[in-house]
Amino acid sequence: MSRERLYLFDTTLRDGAQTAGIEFSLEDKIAIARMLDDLGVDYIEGGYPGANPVDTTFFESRRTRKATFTAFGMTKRAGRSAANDPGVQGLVNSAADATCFVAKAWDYQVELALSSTTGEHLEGLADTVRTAAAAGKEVLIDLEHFFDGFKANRDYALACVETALEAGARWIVLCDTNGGSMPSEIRQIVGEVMTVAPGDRLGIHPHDDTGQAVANALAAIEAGVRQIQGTLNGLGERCGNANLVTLIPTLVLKPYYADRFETGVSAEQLERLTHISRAFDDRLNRAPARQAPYVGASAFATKAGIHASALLKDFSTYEHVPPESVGNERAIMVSQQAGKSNLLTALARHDIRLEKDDPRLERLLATVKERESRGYSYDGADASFGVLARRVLGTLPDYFDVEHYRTMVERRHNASGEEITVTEAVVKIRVDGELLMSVAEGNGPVNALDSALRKDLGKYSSRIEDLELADFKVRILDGGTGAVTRVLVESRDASGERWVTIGVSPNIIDASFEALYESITYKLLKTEAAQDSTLGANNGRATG
Ligand SMILES: CC(=O)SCCNC(=O)CCNC(=O)[C@H](O)C(C)(C)COP(=O)(O)OP(=O)(O)OC[C@H]1O[C@@H](n2cnc3c(N)ncnc32)[C@H](O)[C@@H]1OP(=O)(O)O
Ligand SMILES: CC(=O)C(=O)O
Repeated sequence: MSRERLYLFDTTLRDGAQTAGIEFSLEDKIAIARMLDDLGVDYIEGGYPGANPVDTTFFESRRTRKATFTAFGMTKRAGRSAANDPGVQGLVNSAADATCFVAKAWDYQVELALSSTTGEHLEGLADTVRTAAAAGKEVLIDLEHFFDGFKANRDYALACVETALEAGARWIVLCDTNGGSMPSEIRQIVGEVMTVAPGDRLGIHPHDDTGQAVANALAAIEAGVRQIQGTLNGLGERCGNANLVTLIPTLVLKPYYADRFETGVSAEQLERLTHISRAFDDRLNRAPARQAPYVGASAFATKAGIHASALLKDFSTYEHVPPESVGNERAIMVSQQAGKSNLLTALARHDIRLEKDDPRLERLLATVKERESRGYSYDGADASFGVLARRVLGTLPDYFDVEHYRTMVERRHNASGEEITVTEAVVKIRVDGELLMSVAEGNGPVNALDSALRKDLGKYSSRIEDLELADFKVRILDGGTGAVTRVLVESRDASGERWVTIGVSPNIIDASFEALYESITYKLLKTEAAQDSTLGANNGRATG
């Protein structure tokens, strides 16, 4: 069966830039356009030339290698021709291959927001499309508020579609601007639009205000549209746009769509999806959503013991697609819900191999469950699990002992009379019988402790030189006077590996110290493995 082409249009750099709290720099835009090009989307809407200096500079040269480089803007303003409208000319004279103009498909909005008439707006739409097409641009029209407009005044909404088509627009994009439409409405209204325009000239731009932007995009495809607009990780105004990171694997991997349609994303490109989604979040300086479909850290994570047991016999028992198809990984977690199957898989991740009937496994499982009942949580702190497992199995090298530590926070006035806070930490450790004392200042007690702990690790110092703290999270469990603090520390090193360790205590400094201590211990285990060529060889000797 020959498949129809579906076109993917990314608007991360335009609608995504309208997300509260997001501000892209020029460097961000260049890097994100590269990611999207690598992913294989067909169109990259880079912003609005003329609206701000970043977007104007971005459109001074072509920023995509393969994707159609698209500029966004509004149709000409009333009272002037498109040829004399600086906004329209800003797009036409930019380095974009295509221009996407927004016009209003709801009569009420034309009258209210533009103080204009539907006749005048249709004329402006046609003039804008013709002007950009005559300048050699591929032209798209975003019909804002299309679905609400269709419900209010069907004839005017359809007239917008017909006018754009006749003027030479390549694509007419039906926008669910307020994001309130239901999939059944999208399917029905697209069906009616198909009486005046073919599906291969129609696109959909759904917003996620009812959490159904992806469902609405799929409903529109099923009804006939052949261009889908969305963003990386669902960024976008208010609740966001259709999430392309969810839509793309659905279109490529699910037989209903894969049998009928092809996209520009190959199987190899799909395998980079998880990396692209997380690299994008890194650039936005935010933690990736663990439960994101397909690409989240929990998307293929199994916590329940009985699930893990079946999963190890056949992965399809608890996975709807193979994690590697989207570049993600299977994770079998260790927790209070775990059984021995989870534990064996988690141990294998640390190159520790035990038989299922090894009595040490029972002891480790009991230790994990007992610690989780006190507030530890190993499913997000795999490095601490590796350290704990070796400790319980008796194979953790005795790198260093902490004899004593102290932190001090002092608020005082400096010589100029300004209020300042000074933080200091002292750590005494013993390495091979030798007592080492370090003192460090920091911008807070945890930072000072971290610096002091790492300042002098004796013969191990060179092995932790590239260790860095990447993130630090504190959670108070059970509020009230008996509260317990859980600290998660994320560390990284020059190899690019990141690992998470945990500390739990009624005292936040103690909990932080434990997590820092385990991070260093994990790093020493890691470097030992590298020195011994494999951690497995090391464990084999130790646990054998
Ligand atoms: C649904 C969407 O997401 S559409 C995308 C919206 N995105 C953005 O607006 C982001 C970038 N926008 C901007 O930076 C600014 O709005 C600019 C630079 C483009 C324009 O700024 P300003 O000139 O100050 O206009 P302002 O932001 O107040 O927008 C209102 C103007 O746009 C006009 N307008 C709005 N939509 C349209 C349209 N589809 N066609 C023609 N004119 C329009 C209004 O009539 C009004 O014109 P007026 O200033 O002559 O009265
Ligand atoms: C154009 C656009 O972003 C919208 O209507 O939602």
